[in-house]
Amino acid sequence: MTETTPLLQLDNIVKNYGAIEALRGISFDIARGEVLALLGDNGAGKSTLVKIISGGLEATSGRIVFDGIERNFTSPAEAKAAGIETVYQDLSLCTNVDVVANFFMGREIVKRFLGVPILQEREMQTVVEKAMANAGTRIPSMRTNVEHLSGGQRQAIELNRFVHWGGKLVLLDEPFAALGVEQTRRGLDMIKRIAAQGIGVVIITHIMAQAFQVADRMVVIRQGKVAGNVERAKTSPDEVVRMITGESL
Ligand SMILES: Nc1ncnc2c1ncn2[C@@H]1O[C@H](COP(=O)(O)OP(=O)(O)OP(=O)(O)O)[C@@H](O)[C@H]1O
Repeated sequence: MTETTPLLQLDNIVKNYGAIEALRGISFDIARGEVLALLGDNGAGKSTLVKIISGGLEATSGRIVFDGIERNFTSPAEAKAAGIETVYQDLSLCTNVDVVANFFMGREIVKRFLGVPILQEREMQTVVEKAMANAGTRIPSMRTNVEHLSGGQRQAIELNRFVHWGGKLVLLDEPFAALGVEQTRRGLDMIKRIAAQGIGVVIITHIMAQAFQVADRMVVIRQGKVAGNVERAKTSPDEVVRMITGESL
């Protein structure tokens, strides 16, 4: 795989829900290290597309090539194993356990002593502290239950966990809808940092200012089709709004 091979290639993706044609032939690429904003009006097909990319739904037809390999994920677990994950508004953390437990969920470090498996709590905590420090995330104690943390801190844990376990493409569906101004700013910074490591980021947002603040490229979906695919530097919020609404340019 060369560095120039797209991270993800979508080729003519179609999705029908019974008689409803939600996606009518979607094609575009995402490069490594690229932040792509997926924009479109309500019902345009954004969530459907994100679910197809991350294994939550199967396309009716079309081809998905991820990391140079044609893939047909049949579950989110399969996509996750390949390095694709979605972070939804309703976060996927377990709130009644601490940061370390969430970070390692299903991947705990266990050593056997006289045949008895013993969880390596200290070692795990050190790993999490390092990962958080590297990402510039400040959380007072890794032993705090997640229910006591802010929305922004929870999001940071999820993103750090994704990066730590070798994630390659992260999909964020309205990631800042429940966050305040300062937390949103930190979230946007974190997206940029993640992308700088070569990870692909897809962000769905209705807030044009956020899209222009963070994305390298804007893909507009309108009535299940790509209505625009433009570099941020070569477009404007007005032009993107016109693509979303279908007004002539
Ligand atoms: N499970 C479903 N069954 C039937 N139709 C669906 C289903 N999910 C979505 N649709 C339809 O598919 C189309 C695309 O919906 P989708 O949720 O992907 O749009 P969206 O761009 O994410 O919208 P929003 O911004 O409102 O979340 C819409 O016409 C929607 O009504």
